[in-house]
Amino acid sequence: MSTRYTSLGRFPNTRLRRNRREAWSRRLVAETKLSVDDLIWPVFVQEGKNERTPVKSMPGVDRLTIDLFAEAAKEARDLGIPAVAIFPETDPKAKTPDGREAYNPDNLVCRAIMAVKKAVPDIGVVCDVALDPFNSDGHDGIVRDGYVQNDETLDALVAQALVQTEAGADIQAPSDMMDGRIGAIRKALDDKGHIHTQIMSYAAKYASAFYNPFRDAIGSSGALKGDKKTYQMDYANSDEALREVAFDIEEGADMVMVKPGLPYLDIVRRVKDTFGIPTYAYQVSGEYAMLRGAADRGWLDWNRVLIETLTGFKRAGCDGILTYGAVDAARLLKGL
Ligand SMILES: NCc1[nH]cc(CCC(=O)O)c1CC(=O)O
Ligand SMILES: [Mg+2]
Repeated sequence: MSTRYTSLGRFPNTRLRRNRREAWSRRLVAETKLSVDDLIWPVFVQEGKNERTPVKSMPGVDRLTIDLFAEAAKEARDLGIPAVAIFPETDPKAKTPDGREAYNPDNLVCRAIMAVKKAVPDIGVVCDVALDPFNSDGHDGIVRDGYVQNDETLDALVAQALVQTEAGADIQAPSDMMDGRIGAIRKALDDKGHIHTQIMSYAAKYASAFYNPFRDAIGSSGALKGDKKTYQMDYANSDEALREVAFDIEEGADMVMVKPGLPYLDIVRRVKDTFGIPTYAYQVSGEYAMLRGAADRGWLDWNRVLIETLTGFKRAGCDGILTYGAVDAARLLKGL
């Protein structure tokens, strides 16, 4: 809005509180509408049958075996949630320095994709592309000489994206922050005829302390040596995020993501205003833990902070949000 318009009002002729006085009027002037169509639900999966394991640092979130995941996806679909995102807890014995379990076509992720696509064909399935759940170093790429190797990692990521696509995943979501991975994955998918597979790039992903509960959930915290600052972005930077997004769009990204969410809404706004591409943010594990932890102590009202934060994401320019609160939010939005 230009200052020309903001300076039009004069008290007492203009009273901004007039429009806020009644509930119907507040609805009428609301600029942003959060809907169940805006939600992507990240789910942790584990080996076994008919079992769920609470994630300690994320109260209310359980890791699910594939059978329970398929049932949960059905409920999510029935609530109108458009897509789920799968994150595996890999058996530590299957973790190697090269993370080759990532492109084993029979790995936990691929079996989860097949199960959910069979049980609920009409829900979108998003899969991370990154080596950290499979790599004995807990890093998103291959570590050699104490450095996460970029170009060597690309081959592994391409192989991973291919097995996940062949298992039936709809959206590949590279979260590794290697340079050039979007182009490499797009080309490999196209070469194999997977021209309809979408790519949601974690384009501006910051090296953040808010990912710790996630690393507990997938069992990579113990493995991780050092930090991810040589590939994930420095949270001091914003112009750099626009370069990251620009490159990913040129390389073929269909959608881009900013991550984490709440402390990075300024980045979301710049990305959306600059590129106008479908733009998402991830309300990450630490953001969830912060809100749920406080709510469980009676310090915050979970339902209200959930809807308020998700609406804030939309107001900042998000077309959708990945949130562990997706099911709760969907129920609230449907008045259930
Ligand atoms: N590449 C792995 C990955 N994909 C999504 C998250 C974080 C999600 C969350 O914290 O909820 C991470 C963690 C990391 O980069 O260390
Ligand atoms: Mg990049």
